[in-house]
Amino acid sequence: MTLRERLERSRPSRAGSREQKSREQKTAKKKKKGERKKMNPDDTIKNGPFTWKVVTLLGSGGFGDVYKVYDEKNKSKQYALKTESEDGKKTMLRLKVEVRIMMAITAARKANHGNGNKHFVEFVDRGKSDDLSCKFVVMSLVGPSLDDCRRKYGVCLNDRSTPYNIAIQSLEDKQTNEQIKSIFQAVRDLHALGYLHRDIKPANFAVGFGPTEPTVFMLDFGIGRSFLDPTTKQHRAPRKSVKFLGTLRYASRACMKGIDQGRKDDVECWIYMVFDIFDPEDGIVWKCVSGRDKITRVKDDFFAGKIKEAYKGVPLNMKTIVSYVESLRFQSAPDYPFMINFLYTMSNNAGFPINNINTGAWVGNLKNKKGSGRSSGSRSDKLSGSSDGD
Ligand SMILES: Nc1ncnc2c1ncn2[C@@H]1O[C@H](COP(=O)(O)OP(=O)(O)OP(=O)(O)O)[C@@H](O)[C@H]1O
Repeated sequence: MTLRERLERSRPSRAGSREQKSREQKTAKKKKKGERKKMNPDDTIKNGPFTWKVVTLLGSGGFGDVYKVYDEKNKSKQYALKTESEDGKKTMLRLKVEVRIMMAITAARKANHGNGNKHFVEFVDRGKSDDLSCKFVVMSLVGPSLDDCRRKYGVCLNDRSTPYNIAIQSLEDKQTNEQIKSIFQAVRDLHALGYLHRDIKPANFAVGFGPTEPTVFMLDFGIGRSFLDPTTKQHRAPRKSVKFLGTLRYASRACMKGIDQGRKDDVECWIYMVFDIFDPEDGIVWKCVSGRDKITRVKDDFFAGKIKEAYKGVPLNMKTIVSYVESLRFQSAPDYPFMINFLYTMSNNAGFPINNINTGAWVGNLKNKKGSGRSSGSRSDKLSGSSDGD
């Protein structure tokens, strides 16, 4: 049954009654408040050659929902369908930006004969649903986010070589094939395509699904931005001031201060994420601090080396990477190989040599998952700001 049919069926037969009116008023009020229509299992969205059928809701973000779906022609392959409500002009930009970046990734993959860029999901379809008043994008399905792995499935991500493995995969992989000159992955891949992510955090990285479980995938390009001038293809000049957007806990100090971001800011957020993975208790000491200014001050202190507690569960050698990132400027191109090799050495020295980065150290843990499933819910790190409309 299509969503339209379902909605038609659920329409009451005796219109005009008082109850009907009050119900309509309530619905209108809810709609005004931004409540969006959701799909149920077996609802479908037709789009060109595809008929996307909902299996379940995977999760909800501030601007839309993500469903597990399959195309009716091939039930064996499942995908993720992400919606974005059409209420509100600015929110619409997020899916548009996301699709633009996915297209850039698809083009880069094609140019590289399908190689590289393995830390990104594949773009499959895009469209619009009038019934749901939303736009949507369909992409390959991945497993739970690193955040969900920890909190819903009870997977210990700070065990032995696992934090090093995640740190490396989320930044860049070691080049393993001489013939592929440029294997760019995750943060570095995205930068190589000319884009910043601007919302690096454990909720925006996920482990793969099924055979790709050992791979870390970067998700959600909704607030990404090109750092290249569209005409000259040179690095853009910094804008004078920028509205906050991102997640308070993981945002870079420049972002917190309304300063335009460069590649160094994604790497700064990546540092916060890595500290959080190494030590979920104390790695990010501003977890209990509220207010943008206060959090910014603690982050400043962290980079000034004044926060010793941050290294309780994080190897002290991370200070080298923190100092290196601190030395970067707005237009700097981060030295990813330096950071990667440093992480490999750190892992080795800690007694957890990584012989094969493609074997996620967490694999198997997910199979003994504690959580009952994946659904929407409040998240302590969900403190996103609004889009700055670029
Ligand atoms: N390709 C995908 N495969 C499987 N799950 C996905 C996929 N993309 C997103 N998800 C999951 O869907 C949920 C919602 O993701 P989404 O990016 O819309 O919102 P969010 O990041 O939680 O919120 P916001 O974008 O408002 O910060 C998350 O649990 C995310 O892990």
